[in-house]
Amino acid sequence: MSDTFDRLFATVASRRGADADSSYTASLFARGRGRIAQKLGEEATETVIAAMGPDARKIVPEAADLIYHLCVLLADAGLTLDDVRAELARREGTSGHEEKAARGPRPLSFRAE
Ligand SMILES: N=c1c2ncn([C@@H]3O[C@H](COP(=O)(O)OP(=O)(O)OP(=O)(O)O)[C@@H](O)[C@H]3O)c2ncn1[C@@H]1O[C@H](COP(=O)(O)O)[C@@H](O)[C@H]1O
Repeated sequence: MSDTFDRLFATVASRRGADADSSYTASLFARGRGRIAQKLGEEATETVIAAMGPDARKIVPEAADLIYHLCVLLADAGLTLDDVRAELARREGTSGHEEKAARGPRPLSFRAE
């Protein structure tokens, strides 16, 4: 049995080329990658705002919006959740500190601080 994420992704991917009037997902695909990416950014910002508030439960619906829009972006780019799974599996067991150290020094212009 597939989980909620797989079912969501399958539904999203199936909306490519569907009628934009009857499907919000299809209307996003029709508006193109830039608009999809912009929506993802908006949902990320709303998640951050919820994270800074006093009620942690308010993060949940924002996280759901974020994941839905991320699925739309992946599907629009011809990618799948399996691509993300494979990347996460590749990273499994590697500490973020180790990975960062293995990258070596980066040019000054890429540094955040
Ligand atoms: N999980 C979601 C989901 N999460 C959020 N949204 C929609 O995302 C939109 C984001 O809301 P906003 O207020 O930010 O944007 P808006 O002003 O409504 O729209 P914009 O004009 O800004 O794009 C809302 O219309 C939400 O309903 C979703 N729409 C669809 N799904 C899933 O996708 C499936 C297919 O949906 P349709 O493609 O609409 O049939 C559904 O059955 C759900 O499982």
